[in-house]
Amino acid sequence: MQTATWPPGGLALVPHNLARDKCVSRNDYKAGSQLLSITSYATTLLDSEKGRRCDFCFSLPRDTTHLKRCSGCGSYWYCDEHCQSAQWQTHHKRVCRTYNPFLVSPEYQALPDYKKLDSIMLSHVIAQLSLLPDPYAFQESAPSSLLMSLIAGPDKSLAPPICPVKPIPPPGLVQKLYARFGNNNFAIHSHLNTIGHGIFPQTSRLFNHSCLPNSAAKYIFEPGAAIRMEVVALRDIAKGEEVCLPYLDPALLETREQILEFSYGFQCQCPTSLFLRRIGPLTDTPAVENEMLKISEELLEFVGVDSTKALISLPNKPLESLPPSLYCVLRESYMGGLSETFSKASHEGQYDIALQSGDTLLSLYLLVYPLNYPQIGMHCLEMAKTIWNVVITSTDQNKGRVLKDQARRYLVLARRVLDVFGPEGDEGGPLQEIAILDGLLQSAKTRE
Ligand SMILES: C[S@@+](CC[C@H](N)C(=O)[O-])C[C@H]1O[C@@H](n2cnc3c(N)ncnc32)[C@H](O)[C@@H]1O
Repeated sequence: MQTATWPPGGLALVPHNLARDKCVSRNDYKAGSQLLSITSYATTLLDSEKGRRCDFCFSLPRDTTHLKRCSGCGSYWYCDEHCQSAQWQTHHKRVCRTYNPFLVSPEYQALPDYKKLDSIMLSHVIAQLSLLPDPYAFQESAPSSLLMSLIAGPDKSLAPPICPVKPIPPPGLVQKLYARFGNNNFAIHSHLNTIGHGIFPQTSRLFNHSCLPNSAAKYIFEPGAAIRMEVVALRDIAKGEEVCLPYLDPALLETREQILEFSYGFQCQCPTSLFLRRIGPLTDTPAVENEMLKISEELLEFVGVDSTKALISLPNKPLESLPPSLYCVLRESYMGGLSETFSKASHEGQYDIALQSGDTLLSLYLLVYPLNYPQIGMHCLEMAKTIWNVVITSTDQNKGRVLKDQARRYLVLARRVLDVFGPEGDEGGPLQEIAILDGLLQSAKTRE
């Protein structure tokens, strides 16, 4: 049984024919509304972030020498005594002594990287449960009991070894928890870059997956506070509508079905998944450069991205209306190739190539991502930055004026999309970059 605040205010859980329950909205929500704000139950930093940011609140200090290292194990870093004490009380006091010997043990060393992360997260959860007033006894209505009530994933593999914790957990508990890990483990990101993983049982219990989601999760780091996840409406959501999150990147058009089946045990029934299943294996992209160019032009025209004209708003073409001649653009290698060409060309100053591949990439994003998906806004910002680089290297005043207008238009679009998602993670980030570039464009205009 849950407390009166469960599910939170504007959300309700109702039965679903395939997924046990689904979360529906009790109200009409506007795009950008916050639907849920919840603190993490357990988190783990990626190895690459260890010693760069606080292990408790994930905040990034201005100077890493300001981080305080645990004097016991020397393997956890904190903003200050407050963060250190919070994590000590939550789980660290149970693993501080055993952590380093465990990390060098052959059984831990033999694990693949993703299982190493699971092993540490599982160790944190077990240590946390060992510190309950009655160790390992789940209290009804507590996040720990919600965690155990989650649907177990289809992966029946053995739980990885965990860092020794006393008192020893009861037999079967680690395995039972691990069965709920694969499909309830969130990648925590800052400006969309993954920096760690976290368990948020309330979010897991509430939201089903859609490859065309109407909401997305973002993360808030506040010095001294546990990491918070906020679920944001990407578009207007009507009262009674199901609220869904993406469990994976919707752009994984060729592999997402397999991943969902393998890791979560279901087939997505969203319109884009039904469409992809109906059209079957995708045709190859042409090997000849001219043919590729034609495909790119056809895609731009179909989606309605015409870089020679003012792009006032972002078109929203349903994937299901794609003509068969363009099915080949849905190959993951096509998006990967475009993305590589765009970043290489903008980096190396081959601006014509960058802008052409960037517009094609934008068309593809608009086709495969739902409305206001942050990746679309990030790409519009990258386009604006690329055009600005052309402006500052150009000596032709007329061309410069046209380009500045074009950059401004991309910035407007970037802001429109990213304002819906709002800021996440570390200070700075895309919204701040938009403000800076906007300032540069304004002052360039006054100089004209
Ligand atoms: C994180 S839980 C979501 C909450 C779940 N509906 C519940 O009642 O606890 C994930 C599990 O829900 C089910 N699920 C989520 N999205 C689904 C979907 N689109 N279609 C079918 N089942 C889904 C799968 O069993 C999946 O492993």
